[in-house]
Amino acid sequence: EDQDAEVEGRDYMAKLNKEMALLSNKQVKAAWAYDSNITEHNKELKLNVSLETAKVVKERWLNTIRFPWQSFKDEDLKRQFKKMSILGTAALPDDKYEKLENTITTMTSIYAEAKLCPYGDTSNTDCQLSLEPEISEKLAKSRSPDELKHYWVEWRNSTGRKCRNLYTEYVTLMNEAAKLNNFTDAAEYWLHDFEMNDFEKEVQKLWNVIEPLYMQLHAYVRGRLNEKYGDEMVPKQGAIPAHLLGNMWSQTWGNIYEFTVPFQGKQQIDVTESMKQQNYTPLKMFKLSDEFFKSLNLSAMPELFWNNSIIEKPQGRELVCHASAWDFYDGEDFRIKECTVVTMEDLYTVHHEMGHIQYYLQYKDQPNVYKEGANSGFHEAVGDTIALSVSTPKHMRKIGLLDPQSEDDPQADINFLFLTALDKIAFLPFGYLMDVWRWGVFKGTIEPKNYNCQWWNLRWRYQGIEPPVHRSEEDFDPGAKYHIVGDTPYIRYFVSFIIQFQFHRALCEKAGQFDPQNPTSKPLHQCDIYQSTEAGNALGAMLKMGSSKPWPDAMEALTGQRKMDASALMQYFAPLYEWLKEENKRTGASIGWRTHPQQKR
Ligand SMILES: C=C(C[SeH])C(=O)N1CCC[C@H]1C(=O)O
Ligand SMILES: [Zn+2]
Repeated sequence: EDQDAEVEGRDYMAKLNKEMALLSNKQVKAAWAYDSNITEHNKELKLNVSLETAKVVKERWLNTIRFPWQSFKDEDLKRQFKKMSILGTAALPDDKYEKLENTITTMTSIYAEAKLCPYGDTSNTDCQLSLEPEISEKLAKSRSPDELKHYWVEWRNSTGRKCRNLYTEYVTLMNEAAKLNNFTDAAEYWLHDFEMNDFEKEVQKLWNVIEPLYMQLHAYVRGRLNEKYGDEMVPKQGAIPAHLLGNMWSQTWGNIYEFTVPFQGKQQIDVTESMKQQNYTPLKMFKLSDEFFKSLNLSAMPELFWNNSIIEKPQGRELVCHASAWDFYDGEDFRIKECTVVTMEDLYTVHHEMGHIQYYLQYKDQPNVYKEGANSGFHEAVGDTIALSVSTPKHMRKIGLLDPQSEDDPQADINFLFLTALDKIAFLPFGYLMDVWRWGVFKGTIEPKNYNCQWWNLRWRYQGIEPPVHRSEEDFDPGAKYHIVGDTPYIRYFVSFIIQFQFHRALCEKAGQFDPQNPTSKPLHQCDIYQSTEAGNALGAMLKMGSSKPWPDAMEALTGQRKMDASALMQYFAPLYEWLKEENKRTGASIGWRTHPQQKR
């Protein structure tokens, strides 16, 4: 009768996929309504739909697990049942599920609605500054350590500090849900996405490959910060004060390029000014990205995308400004919500989000259960991979954002690699430690009484940064980062920042812009796959798979490799790595930071 069970199982799974698509559509619509307009009414609606959906999903799940799917012959049907047999947080009893949903929504709205008073304004009357765009712009542009410290500290007082107790409750409920899904804890539940039992070891090995390059970049940047801000503010051998790196979380350092650039007086490669001079608008930025995807013979954005997306911050209402891409699971409705500003940084974020939408479009005909990335890192890597081509000076000249200029200027080349490293290399320790901290919290090795101290130990150990003021357990600095309060895993970005270079290398090869037999003949960092249908078709074929196969199969389809491999990233940055080692030797810069973080007074 197993034969009959499999025949029945096939019908059952086909129906279940259709039902889950409708449930997801309903849930995503309610979540979109709330995230794009935070009101009590929309919060209630979102919560009710969530509760209702969870009930139905749990009922279906009880039927799903009754099938003897482990003994099915059809591998694909088995894979669909395997995925569907994990219920997720809906496994919680109704009251606890509601508590968990409420806790996450409350933390997210504290973050989204946080407003700060301007620096130097002691009257504290008009404290209307939001993270996007005002505060992010201060962190990017201010060169006053005091002003930077004000926004850095106040942001943490207005977000993380207010979420500390909510977070502890969130952790308890997440672990309960994980156990109800037969996972040891929520860390194991999150890691299940990568379908490999040595995933944590793998990412640690990848970090070990990259770390020497990061240490050289850190030493060089610290030297330049020391020149600008002096020994007192930036000790030559210490950790870097977190507020001086151009970003609220010190996760990317591109905004301090202007005074850390290796060779002054070269052609400007930060195209923000050109974008403003050429009257770029958010819409033009999105159209530019759409045009690149179409040049690869990939899908154009459908009409509905342009009608339903929110690409500029709407006035007169509260909303979650953190950029996001949405699949409504009906094969037609795909949206981006982004409070876009006209900067080079946001031009890359636009490509990042458009990469998510392109993935949705490519796998829209898969069964609902497969409408996700091969793993979550793949989903984060699509847009960034395209942006690696867009960001080249060669491409920026093609689209008129840079003036025509000779290509072969080795010093300009180092400048470009350095700018890219400020985003891609600087990011890696942050992308790694975010979930090292959370895995510890879920596993219980990081306890609530040490949340903040352990956070800063990791920030110090991996990033070599330290807080500008003393921190205590009254603070909860992880909660100042969207993904922590928003229940969004983060190792996906670390994975993305490694595999996007593997994707880039494979696509450049297909575009005839890279020769693995002679890697320096056409340097990987100068490759631009624009208008290459060979590259586009290969990328599209991999994206169409969704999560229908284990991710090594998708990786192999595009790159010929079955593993994550940092060699592509190291190949891309090789010229910069050599330059940094020489430069740091020339200046006598010490590599690394002192063994004990000096506690700020
Ligand atoms: C742009 C998004 C939405 Se998926 C994002 O959260 N990113 C993109 C890169 C890293 C991470 C962050 O902002 O922290
Ligand atoms: Zn993303």
